[in-house]
Amino acid sequence: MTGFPTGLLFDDALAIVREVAAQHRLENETLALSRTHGRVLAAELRAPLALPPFDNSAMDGFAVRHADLRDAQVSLHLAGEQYAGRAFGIQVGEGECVRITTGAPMPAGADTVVIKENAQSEGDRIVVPGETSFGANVRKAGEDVAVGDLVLHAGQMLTPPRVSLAASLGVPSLAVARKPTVAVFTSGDELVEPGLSLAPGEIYDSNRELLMGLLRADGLEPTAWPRLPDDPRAVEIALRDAACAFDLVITCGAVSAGEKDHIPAVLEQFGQIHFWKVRMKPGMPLLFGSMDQARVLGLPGNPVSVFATYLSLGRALVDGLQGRSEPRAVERAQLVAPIDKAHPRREFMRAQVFCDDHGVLRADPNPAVGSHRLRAVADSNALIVVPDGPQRLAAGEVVEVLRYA
Ligand SMILES: Nc1nc2c(c(=O)[nH]1)N[C@H]1C(S)=C(S)[C@@H](COP(=O)(O)OP(=O)(O)OC[C@H]3O[C@@H](n4cnc5c(N)ncnc54)[C@H](O)[C@@H]3O)O[C@H]1N2
Ligand code: MOO
Repeated sequence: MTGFPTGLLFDDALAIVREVAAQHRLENETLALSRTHGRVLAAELRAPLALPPFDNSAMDGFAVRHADLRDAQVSLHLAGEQYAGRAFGIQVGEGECVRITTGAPMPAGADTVVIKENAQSEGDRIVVPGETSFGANVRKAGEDVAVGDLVLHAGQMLTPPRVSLAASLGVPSLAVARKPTVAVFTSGDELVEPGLSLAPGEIYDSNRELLMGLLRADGLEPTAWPRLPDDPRAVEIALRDAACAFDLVITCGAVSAGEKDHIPAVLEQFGQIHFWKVRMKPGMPLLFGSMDQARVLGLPGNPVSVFATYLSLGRALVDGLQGRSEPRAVERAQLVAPIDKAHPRREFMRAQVFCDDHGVLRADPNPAVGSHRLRAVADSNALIVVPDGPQRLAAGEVVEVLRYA
């Protein structure tokens, strides 16, 4: 098998994933706001109106003319009431005030609000303190957003505040990238569904739950396919079937050098390999290609390899297919203990990340070695990204961390 890059540096693999994803960016769809949460925005949004749309009161109280507040105590005639809702068109004249509630439009003539707690009612007169600053408790039209402001950018993830901002501008729907449909395969004759009994040599399938959970946490609705047996014909039929119906096919296992590792050959014969094998640990045998209408990500079978390759590269593929240009947050933490790495591959090392008493983010590496040791992932909350090349990192050095819990 030749004709494709192999043994790549992690960054080169990431660049290929991003490039292929960009070439297969999914089409847009316009959705009602309530369905856009967690989606990637496909077109910028400019404000069709100002926020606030009109001058309004920030507090419950009385709208007054600041020019009337000449003495320590001022008695004003109560000319009307303006509650939050339609503007009544009240005019506040000299020596007058209007009862007002939070969010109510400022009546014409008034420029300042005296809060209710500082005013006294005396029949149809209201006594207010003169020491109120001009414009107090008034929220000015456009102070948050001006008409025409660029408020949301294409490629941004729609967080609840962003969807809410669109709602506050009266926008009922947004163009977003379609979410990739994903088929998830586990493979191996040794695998058994939890709940069934194990014969000697068999183990329970843990990767399916791992992958389904990771994908769901990223807002996708993956489909779990029946487990693949270690049979090349069955692998071929299932992958070709999925590849013509899904945007993304994710497999785990059967991508390294064993006699039963059929996925690379099937991908090469019926599709195209973009790369195979990345200089990373765990996850070295990672396979990436295309088949029919699908991108195919062949994750190595060891559970920690599945986890690290999905978080570091699989997620970049999912983001890229949706045109997400907003980078995910990069976090850094100080090492609690030294790391001595002799091999040249980039390593993703399990760790507990916490904020210490001085507000410093710290990472305590988990000593577990081996990509079969899933428990150490469950006990940890982050992966430390140990850079390419042999590394001797002292305690206190700053490393990049990928937090997942
Ligand atoms: N001669 C070589 N042997 C191996 C190499 C290599 O380069 N040359 N690479 C090693 C590395 S690194 C990894 S990682 C694994 C990856 O192998 P595969 O992707 O072919 O995966 P399998 O052999 O099918 O499985 C590996 C391991 O993971 C267990 N597994 C698989 N699927 C599941 C699942 N759904 N749930 C739980 N556990 C699963 C499987 O039983 C194996 O123990 O290869 C090394 N070998
Ligand atoms: O690189 Mo493999 O993914 O460690 O066990």
